[in-house]
Amino acid sequence: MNPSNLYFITAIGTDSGKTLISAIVTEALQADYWKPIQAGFPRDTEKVQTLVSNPVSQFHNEAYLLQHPMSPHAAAHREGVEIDIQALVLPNTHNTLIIEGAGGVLVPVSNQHFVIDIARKFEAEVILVANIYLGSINHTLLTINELKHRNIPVKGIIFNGPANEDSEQFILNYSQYPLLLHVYPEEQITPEVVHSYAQQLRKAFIM
Ligand SMILES: Nc1ncnc2c1ncn2[C@@H]1O[C@H](COP(=O)(O)OP(=O)(O)OP(=O)(O)O)[C@@H](O)[C@H]1O
Ligand SMILES: C[C@H](N)[C@H](N)CCCCCC(=O)O
Ligand SMILES: [Mg+2]
Repeated sequence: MNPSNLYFITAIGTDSGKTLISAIVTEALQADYWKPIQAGFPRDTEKVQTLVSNPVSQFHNEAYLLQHPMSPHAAAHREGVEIDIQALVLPNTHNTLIIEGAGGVLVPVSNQHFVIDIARKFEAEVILVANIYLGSINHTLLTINELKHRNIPVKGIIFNGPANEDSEQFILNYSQYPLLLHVYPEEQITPEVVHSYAQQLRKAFIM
């Protein structure tokens, strides 16, 4: 049984808001969620589960659950684990599946593969989380160049951070990727906040 649609959530780095935005996309599409490679605790899957309120979404177990909060290739090495992207199998679901990466696109999972190779293997469409800070244009364009170089299909960009018209316009013009949503700095991250953004995002998917 294969998922009906596959979206891969990646970002320009770690701590970018991928888990928050995975929860928003999961809620918007009443999709299932999967974090194939988790390095360190708490588990992103637990965070997403607490933030998603629809009755349909299922949350699938990680393929690799590593203890060390570091690059997956390093955590795996320390724990005597060999991460094999080729051996990864999609969770058993007919539903749309949201797959969350780890860190940015060129995070190594082994000496042979990077996180972005997971999106390529499953032919998932990427949703790129682009933070807004001084220096993020460079980080975002480096990520965009890598996605284009690898011919990875991109559904669109979700900005995460304060409004910055200059950065946003340059990035959208350069990439020609659609803008799906802008998530602003929130005092608190709650299921209600997630649901509100999810309702906005649904419009972008319906259009
Ligand atoms: N727009 C926002 N407003 C408030 N807090 C945010 C926002 N975006 C992210 N955060 C917070 O920043 C922290 C890092 O976000 P998150 O865990 O989603 O990053 P990540 O990209 O999933 O990291 P990883 O690469 O480890 O998976 C979390 O505490 C999250 O709640
Ligand atoms: C441990 C952390 N929360 C992420 N899951 C993994 C981030 C790896 C970053 C590697 C790097 O770019 O230096
Ligand atoms: Mg995360």
